[in-house]
Amino acid sequence: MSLAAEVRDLTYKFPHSDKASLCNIEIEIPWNTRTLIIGSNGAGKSTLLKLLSGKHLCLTGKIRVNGLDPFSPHSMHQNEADECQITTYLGTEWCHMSIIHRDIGVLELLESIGFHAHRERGETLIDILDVDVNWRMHRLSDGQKRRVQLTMGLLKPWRLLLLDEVTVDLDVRARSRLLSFLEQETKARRCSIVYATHIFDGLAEWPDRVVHLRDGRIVQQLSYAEEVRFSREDSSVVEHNDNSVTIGYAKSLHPLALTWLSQDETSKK
Ligand SMILES: Nc1ncnc2c1ncn2[C@@H]1O[C@H](COP(=O)(O)OP(=O)(O)OP(=O)(O)O)[C@@H](O)[C@H]1O
Repeated sequence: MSLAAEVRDLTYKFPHSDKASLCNIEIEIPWNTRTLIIGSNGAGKSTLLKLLSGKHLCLTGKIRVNGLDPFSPHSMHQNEADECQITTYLGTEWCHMSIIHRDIGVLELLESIGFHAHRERGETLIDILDVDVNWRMHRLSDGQKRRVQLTMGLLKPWRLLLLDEVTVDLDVRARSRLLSFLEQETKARRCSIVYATHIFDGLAEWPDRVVHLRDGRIVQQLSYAEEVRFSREDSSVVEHNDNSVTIGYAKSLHPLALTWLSQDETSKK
């Protein structure tokens, strides 16, 4: 199977809505890739990720994930011979679920979703995300809750990971370590990631494809290997006639924040 996901001529309208939220979407997600979706509020990023995850039924066009229709019951269960989940969708709404605000321990939560069966991955994630298994959920900050969500959500290996703005409240250090972990995953085993975000700090080197979504339509897709170059000359973006882009340097506080937070960690030891 050559593609992690494939979308053909997809147009999607929410029930009772007059306007389509996605129009004529064509996209191919090869295996071992990291795709970044860029678009303004309301552009259709979440809708696309949710369709790929099988959360909405789509009656027009074709969607395949790992060769299967994500809405079909076969896609919900992992293949017995394959210990990976087909898709994992992680979005911001998790933090509004009632269980998260209860007086429940993190270890108890992790064990309830099969921590013992994925102990090695779980321990790596706990370490990367700096999670304390003795935390009680109702006493955590939003960022700490997010770390628990990610530990739980990433515990089982997936084939296609759909990240919907889920790293916004992580501090820069946790986000940077998580992005490195995810990059390694896509290099080490047959899986791919589609990530929608408005925060681009620390992401310049991370994706290998970027997709620009505007008003429900894909207006541009760039492959890093062939169509993206970085320039140290100035800070402008130059779009060339052959569809390639040269991106100038960006002034960013990200390296300073990363250095300070790493120093904070060292001073704790
Ligand atoms: N449940 C719904 N019912 C009707 N329309 C919806 C629904 N959810 C989203 N939409 C509409 O679909 C369009 C795309 O929304 P979507 O949430 O996919 O955007 P987005 O790119 O993820 O935006 P943001 O960056 O704000 O998260 C918007 O016009 C939105 O109003």
